[in-house]
Amino acid sequence: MMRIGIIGLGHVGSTLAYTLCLQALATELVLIDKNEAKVDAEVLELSDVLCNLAHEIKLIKNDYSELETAEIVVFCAGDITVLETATDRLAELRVTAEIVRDVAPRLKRSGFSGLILSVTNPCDVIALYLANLTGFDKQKVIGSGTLIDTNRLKNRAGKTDVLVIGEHGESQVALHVSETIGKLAAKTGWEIYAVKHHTAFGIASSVAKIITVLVKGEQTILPVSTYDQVQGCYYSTLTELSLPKGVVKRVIPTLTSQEAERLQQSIDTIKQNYQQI
Ligand SMILES: NC(=O)c1ccc[n+]([C@@H]2O[C@H](COP(=O)([O-])OP(=O)(O)OC[C@H]3O[C@@H](n4cnc5c(N)ncnc54)[C@H](O)[C@@H]3O)[C@@H](O)[C@H]2O)c1
Repeated sequence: MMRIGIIGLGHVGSTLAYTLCLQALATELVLIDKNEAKVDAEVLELSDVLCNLAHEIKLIKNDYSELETAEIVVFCAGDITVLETATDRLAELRVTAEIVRDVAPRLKRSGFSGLILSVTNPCDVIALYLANLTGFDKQKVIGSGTLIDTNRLKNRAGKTDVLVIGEHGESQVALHVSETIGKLAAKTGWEIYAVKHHTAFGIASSVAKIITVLVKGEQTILPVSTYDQVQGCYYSTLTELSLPKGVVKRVIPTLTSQEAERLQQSIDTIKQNYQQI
């Protein structure tokens, strides 16, 4: 039995639900969105998907109380249309922080005690805000972080021994590549957004990868956003995860003095952004 909840069934949440169905990563999905009609439509379409699959998955609609027995909840509620008219880079934060204020008490009241995977942007800031407002153990609240940025960098650099740490955002730190390639990779998300007006496949498969590691008990180390007690904020570094513990081990890779300086600047950016809530 593996019950996974998804809060926010927009581009990201619905693509993730589809991915989890195809990969049989859950036996039960609890699907939640403030737009009830959207949940109804997604459940209808996912039911059609399940007819083609050899496994069964129970789909549960819009009921926070059903999260009490969930092992994992993915938080991907938001409003991607904000980016159409954004005048500053914190425009999305104002909207998503408000959504956290709505969702956190509901999640707390549900009795949920599993692991949260937080995707909503700005990813590192929202992960901390969600952890603070729910009061959940920060080892059990994980941001999807720079796994997606690392994948984008692999594709841009044409090699696999690369890594992105720090903020899931402009201040991210690309390792083992030239600064030019690092900057190009960081722009990839915006290039996709400029045409599609959202991104979903890359992040949904990254979250599915994190869930695979958790569900199958793989000891794979991933660049995800986790809490650093000394810095008092979330940012990405190599992290080993497990269920139900959450963070098993965080590892900061060996950095040159210049890379260490850039990582500290990235951490400072995340902290300053948190202060804007
Ligand atoms: N971390 C990453 O790498 C990454 C990648 C892509 C997108 N994102 C972020 O994920 C978020 C979602 O993106 P999207 O394209 O799916 O957005 P979207 O606008 O398509 O969908 C958001 C969904 O959240 C729902 N929602 C809003 N407020 C809610 C609430 N209070 N309770 C329940 N549901 C609520 C909306 O009804 C909508 O269906 C955004 O913040 C986006 O920036 C993060």
